[in-house]
Amino acid sequence: MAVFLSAFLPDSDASSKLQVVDEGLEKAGTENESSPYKLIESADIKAIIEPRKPFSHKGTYGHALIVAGALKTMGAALLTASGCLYGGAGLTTVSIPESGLMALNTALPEVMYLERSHLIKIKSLKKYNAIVIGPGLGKLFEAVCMMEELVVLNVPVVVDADALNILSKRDDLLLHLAKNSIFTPHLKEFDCLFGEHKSWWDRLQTGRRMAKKLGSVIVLKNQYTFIIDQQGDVMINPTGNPAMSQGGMGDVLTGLITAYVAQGYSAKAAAILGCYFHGRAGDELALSHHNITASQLAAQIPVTVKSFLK
Ligand SMILES: NC(=O)C1=CN([C@@H]2O[C@H](COP(=O)(O)OP(=O)(O)OC[C@H]3O[C@@H](n4cnc5c(N)ncnc54)[C@H](O)[C@@H]3O)[C@@H](O)[C@H]2O)[C@@H](O)CC1
Ligand SMILES: Nc1ncnc2c1ncn2[C@@H]1O[C@H](COP(=O)(O)OP(=O)(O)O)[C@@H](O)[C@H]1O
Repeated sequence: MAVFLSAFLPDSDASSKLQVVDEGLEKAGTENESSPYKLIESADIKAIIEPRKPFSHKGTYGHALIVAGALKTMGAALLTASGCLYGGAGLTTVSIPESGLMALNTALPEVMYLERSHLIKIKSLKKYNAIVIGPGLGKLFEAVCMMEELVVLNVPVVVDADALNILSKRDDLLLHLAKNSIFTPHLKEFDCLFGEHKSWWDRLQTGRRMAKKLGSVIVLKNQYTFIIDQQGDVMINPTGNPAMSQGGMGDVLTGLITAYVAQGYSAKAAAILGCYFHGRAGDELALSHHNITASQLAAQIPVTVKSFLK
């Protein structure tokens, strides 16, 4: 029986009711022509994820840099770091305001620290395999300068939260960000970045157009998260549930996606794996928890991936 796009949207309109969704990323559509809308299945994840390798070491799994946090939203940086850590990055470094250093060393002793002033030493940033900017960063002058530095660095980055809001006012930065970056907006951040939308159908059409134009992946978060690739195809994530609707959950997702980029997955594969395991960890916890905190979810990720691979 055909599945239609409207089943994955909180609103519905004539267009989404008619749009068929392919089940699985590789299958042809119902009328021999594949649909741009595809529902991710567990077999797709099995085809993408790689096991931890024999004789591997921390250098095998990449070094991630997280540029996040401000005085009152340091937790967002720590949650992003925990998503990255539990997602299996070999090394994780955070660049937070110095006032967060004690909290970092107490909560996540595995994670290293980079002074904010070092972010302007562009050459030293080349050693990182993945860079993320935004969670809890604020929109003040310093945050804008850091975004500018990363555009000059010209490497793909993961962009979330306040960094998205900064880009919404700076087309010059948005259009010059390296291709194969990953944007992770929720509905409000998406509309702030690309303009107000009356329906989810319209929002998806803008997402497809902008992902192609920017040559990057857009992760539009919702109950069913849409991963829009550089060709404008839309992958629908089936995992996740309302027990996950608590602050900081998106920060953990951002860290998890960054961990997969650090491990060498493409932007599209990292986004798919990140969304799938983030939601699946939430689904496993929801079997015994009415609601789930972001920290709890982060710690569940390696358990979920292990049981999935069995
Ligand atoms: N512990 C921490 O330090 C935390 C810091 N955070 C950071 O704080 C900054 C600001 O976060 P705010 O929560 O104030 O602002 P946001 O821009 O994240 O959210 C603004 C509003 O949008 C609404 N919204 C979000 N997703 C929606 C959806 N799918 N459908 C409809 N409405 C939706 C929310 O209810 C919220 O009122 C961000 O940088 C964020 O990363 C948050 O991540 C929460 C935790
Ligand atoms: N009802 C839900 N069903 C599935 N996933 C959800 C649900 N509520 C929240 N999530 C997930 O939690 C995350 C919330 O992200 P976001 O709004 O950016 O949170 P925050 O800014 O607080 O970190 C997204 O990945 C979203 O898909």
